[in-house]
Amino acid sequence: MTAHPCLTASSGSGRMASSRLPILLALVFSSFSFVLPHSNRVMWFQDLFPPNVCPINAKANTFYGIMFDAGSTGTRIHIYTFVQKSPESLPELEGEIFESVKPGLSAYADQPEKGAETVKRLLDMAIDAVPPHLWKKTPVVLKATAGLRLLSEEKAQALLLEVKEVFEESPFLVPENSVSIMDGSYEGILAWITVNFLTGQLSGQNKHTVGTLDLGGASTQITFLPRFEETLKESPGDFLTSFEMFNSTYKLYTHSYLGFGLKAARLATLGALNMEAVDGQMFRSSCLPKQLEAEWHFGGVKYRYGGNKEGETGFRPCYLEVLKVVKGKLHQPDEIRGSSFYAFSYYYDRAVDTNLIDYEQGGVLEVRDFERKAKEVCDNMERYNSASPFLCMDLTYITALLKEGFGFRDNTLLQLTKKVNNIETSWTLGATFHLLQSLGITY
Ligand SMILES: O=c1[nH]cnc2c1ncn2[C@@H]1O[C@H](COP(=O)(O)OP(=O)(O)O)[C@@H](O)[C@H]1O
Ligand SMILES: [Ca+2]
Repeated sequence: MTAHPCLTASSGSGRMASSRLPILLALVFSSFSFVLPHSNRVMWFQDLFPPNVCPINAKANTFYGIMFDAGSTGTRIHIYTFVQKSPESLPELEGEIFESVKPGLSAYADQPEKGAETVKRLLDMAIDAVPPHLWKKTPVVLKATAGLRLLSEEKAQALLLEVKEVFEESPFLVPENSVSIMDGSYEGILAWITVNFLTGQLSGQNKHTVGTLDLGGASTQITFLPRFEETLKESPGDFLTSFEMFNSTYKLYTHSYLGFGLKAARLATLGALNMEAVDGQMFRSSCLPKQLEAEWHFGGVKYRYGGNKEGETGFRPCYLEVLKVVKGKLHQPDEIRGSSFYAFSYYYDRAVDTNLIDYEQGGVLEVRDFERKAKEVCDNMERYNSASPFLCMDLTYITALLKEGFGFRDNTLLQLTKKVNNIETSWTLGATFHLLQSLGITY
């Protein structure tokens, strides 16, 4: 009996998603989020797919790219599969395997080897996912974001060095500068490339690109393609960047605000951000349940926090507290007031947590929906006490960031998305295109 071609490819770990295969296949694959025992690993799919649709079987024209996102709250691996149908055509994105671990690298600031081990465990998935004969041709890159930007240079470099060693011991292609802290403006641009690529706005004639909002743990990004001359004139010079991708040049408005991610904003609201000695000190806020007293670890530091035992709690006092964190701190481009934006990361997560949107489907919200929900949660904290104690603060911060920070209108539309065509909306896809382009592998 001839072996099923799928048997020549190893598989089974991670979440495989495909942007082009029928939805049914994508659903089957995206539901596989655990590593199967070796003996079972090749068995589960062979009866499901005829040989010609084996989705993870590497054909001669298949190639891969491995991109790590070392975020402030977690480390994630994205293994992308591309197919080049003919030498003349551009390669197409076939699918993605995604997996993540928590906490992020910055939590290992004093144990860099342990931090690198978390990367190694994720990289082992790539060894299973990429066929051995393509290992040497498959680039692996890690880009760290705000978590590492906030560490001391020495601690961040120690972590990056350990990760580099893990890469060099792997069978993959390790390009120069494969492990680095990414510049914040690239984070925004690359996420914008991802979303606009996945929504089909970077190909064809009618390019109606969409702006993107990313709310991470430690930093937040806003990116869009300005349509009005005034935006170009009125924006600070370092908010405008020209970027070349897919044979086009885009002049984008983008900025990454360090310290304005959701978790950093919690610390700022509590008055604990950038504090030298926080050991033992109690930080209180009207955005937290009155009787609460607890501890929280972020970026390798332990914080004690609690509610206003005697004083006020609820939306109004909370909004005033949070306002101090954002008011007058961000540039407000006029042009965005009336536009709609794609929003992901913690915008998405908090909207899911409060049933504003469905986890799988995402959805469209107005800015005022976040405000309505913030009021509901903050003014009824006892009803929400099984959820995170920070839910009121987080929703209030998101409201203040959108309205008072960026200057969006109450009725500005936000398209909340986690995946487009089953591919994660993350800067990592844009970064992989950029990587493959710079290595001369594609585009
Ligand atoms: O691949 C992804 N797809 C969708 N959301 C992601 C992905 N990677 C990270 N996130 C989201 O990013 C947020 C965490 O931000 P992160 O840890 O990247 O902080 P940072 O960007 O400030 O370093 C969470 O809301 C998490 O769900
Ligand atoms: Ca991020």
